[in-house]
Amino acid sequence: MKKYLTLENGDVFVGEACGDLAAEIDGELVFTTSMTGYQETLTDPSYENQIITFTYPLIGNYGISLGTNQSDSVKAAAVVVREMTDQVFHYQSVMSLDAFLKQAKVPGISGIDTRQLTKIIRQYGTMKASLTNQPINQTSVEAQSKPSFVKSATLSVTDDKDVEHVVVVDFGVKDNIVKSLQRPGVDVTVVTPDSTFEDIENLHPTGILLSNGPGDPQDYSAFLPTIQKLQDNYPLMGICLGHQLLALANGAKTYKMTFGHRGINHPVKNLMTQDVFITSQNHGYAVDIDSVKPTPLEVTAVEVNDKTCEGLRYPGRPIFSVQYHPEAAPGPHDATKLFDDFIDLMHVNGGVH
Ligand SMILES: NC(=O)CC[C@H](N)C(=O)O
Repeated sequence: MKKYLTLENGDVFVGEACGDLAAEIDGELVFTTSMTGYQETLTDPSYENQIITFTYPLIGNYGISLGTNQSDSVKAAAVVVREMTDQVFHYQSVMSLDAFLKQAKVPGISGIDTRQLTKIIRQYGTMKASLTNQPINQTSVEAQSKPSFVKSATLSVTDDKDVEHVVVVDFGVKDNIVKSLQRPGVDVTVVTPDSTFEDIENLHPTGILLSNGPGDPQDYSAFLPTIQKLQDNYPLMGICLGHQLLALANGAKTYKMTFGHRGINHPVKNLMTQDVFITSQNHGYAVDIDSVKPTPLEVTAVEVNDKTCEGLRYPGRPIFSVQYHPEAAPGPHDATKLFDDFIDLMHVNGGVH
């Protein structure tokens, strides 16, 4: 069965339908260069409303395994691949990627020249696109990743004074961020982003983590006053969207990048130590590095290739953020130490019980 991928600039790609055959979808067309980790990528809530092109030419060969999802279901809108195989070779695999997409009612298109498509996205930038069963003249919809503020349950609450207690503000958190924090002596509570400062204060946190999430950080302006109060009272760590929101809450600016960073081998230079490490990334917006200067924040890291802002800290306070994903799901583990650093900061700070 044929499927049509129509881009905002008028280009049309014709391929074979995979995943949910009937479904038609509009979304924001992006590409990721990750060679592995398709299951984590597809279930990462940051990809909501996005059509993901995998530049790696063969996707699906190790299947789908239990415990690998980063949220309760597939969050990406659709999948574009060169080849999707259902010949699965992995002892933990429980189903093929195609079956996984069908179950989630998410459509895909295969047989696409993803190298050519990626070159177009790199030149024109991230675009709207439609995936349809019949040819169409042009994409008609306003398709942009928007925050949806999914409600999440509070996972655990403690009031033990010997235990650090991280409250994660969930803008679309990946499971591996929560797992990366969980360890003996640390409790984690996940709260919805519409929680007030008082709601969070009542949980007696010793630290706050602002999570990753979908869409344009400027759409989250309603949360900035809460972040301002949180940063005055608690150690704080921001990841990806959380990093962008920390910047906005302190008066810096964000902007939409031409085609973003999505992949698992983005080199980042720590400006304090000059160390370079390889990171997992998934973002289409960035903090304007020049806008940080007049704020109380300081830039701590940059992407080596394009020199965009990758890290911030608040000198004199136990507050820092990173644009990349230290929880590495998928991706290299170079930066997982940041979770230890955050917990150490809470120990040193003594929290605010
Ligand atoms: N992974 C994320 O948190 C992404 C943040 C934001 N939605 C962006 O695309 O820049």
